[in-house]
Amino acid sequence: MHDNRTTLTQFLIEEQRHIAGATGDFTSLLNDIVTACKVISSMVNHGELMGVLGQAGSENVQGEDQKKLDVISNEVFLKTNEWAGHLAAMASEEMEAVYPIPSHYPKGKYLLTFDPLDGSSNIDVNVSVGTIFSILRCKGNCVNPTAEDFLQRGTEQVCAGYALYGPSTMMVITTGNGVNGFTLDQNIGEFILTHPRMTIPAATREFAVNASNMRFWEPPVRRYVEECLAGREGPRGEDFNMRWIASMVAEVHRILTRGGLFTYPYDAKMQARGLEGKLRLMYEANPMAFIVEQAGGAASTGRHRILDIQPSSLHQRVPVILGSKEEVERLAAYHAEHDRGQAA
Ligand SMILES: O=P(O)(O)OC[C@H]1O[C@](O)(COP(=O)(O)O)[C@@H](O)[C@@H]1O
Ligand SMILES: [Mg+2]
Ligand SMILES: [Mg+2]
Repeated sequence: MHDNRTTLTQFLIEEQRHIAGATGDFTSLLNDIVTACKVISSMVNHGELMGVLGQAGSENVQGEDQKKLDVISNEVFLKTNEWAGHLAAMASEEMEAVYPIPSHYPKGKYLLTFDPLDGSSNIDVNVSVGTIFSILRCKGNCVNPTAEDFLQRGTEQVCAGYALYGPSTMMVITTGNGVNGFTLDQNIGEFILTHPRMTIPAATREFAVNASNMRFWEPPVRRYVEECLAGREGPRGEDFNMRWIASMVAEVHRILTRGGLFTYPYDAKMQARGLEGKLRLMYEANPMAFIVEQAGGAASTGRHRILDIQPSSLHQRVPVILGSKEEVERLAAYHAEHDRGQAA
């Protein structure tokens, strides 16, 4: 049993006490998000016992096959967060258009974006999956918000977090004041603060990338990975370890726990499809970049800081490199060196 029994609810109320003029709306919104994640966690835990595994037989806006749990988790998130009057609208990886709060509910001043089930290709093989979310302030028309209202830089996020449905269920959040991790105590149904002030070591000898795409990568990414793979005998003079879970939530959580670099880089396959990356800026890259930076790490496309990108569309995709600062900076420097060479 963990000695520290601060619940997530207590933690949020304590944080609220330090914000002059706070109304409690934000705390209440986060409580609803936490409830949604508990519901999804329960379904993930029960798996086939609840009949929730397998394909839904539909495609999402990204052209990806939807799993039943993608669809159900999306619905859980909408229903749990629409009623309380804290939100002006929501946007999800699984829905083409913005979801307005139904007219019979009061409207609020926040916008919520989410990836209801991240890593869903792992669900049928019982490997960790998660939920990623981000909260923005509604600055424009909060009665009928449009996609435009969501197109705010990552630096504007009020809060970002993820739930990890792994051997234990965890919730990791930042409100711009460090990163804290909570573990779900299934016996009492509460998240307990177990990982206060999570920080990412600056240096690492572990990287995560889908190496099956190697032949499509740009030269700087290929160079970085080849140098890592060359190990002690190569230019890095050290042996590196490689991981690929194919659930970004699980990869980011490993990095928050013991450091490392994660990348889903731009490649020739994406170029051929007219895409700028694989991962979604609003639902995956921005929330994770906020968390990683708050934990002392860095997050870049290779050419720009992720949090500085001005989004151009709701479902925009970007290349992602995140994790231990020194490694992210090294890979970004390789991009700069390559681009200078191209320009010369
Ligand atoms: O199957 P690939 O190409 O290795 O891609 C895996 C990546 O795609 C994602 O699964 C995308 O998330 P979704 O399951 O929400 O679509 C990331 O979590 C992961 O890093
Ligand atoms: Mg995802
Ligand atoms: Mg998803």
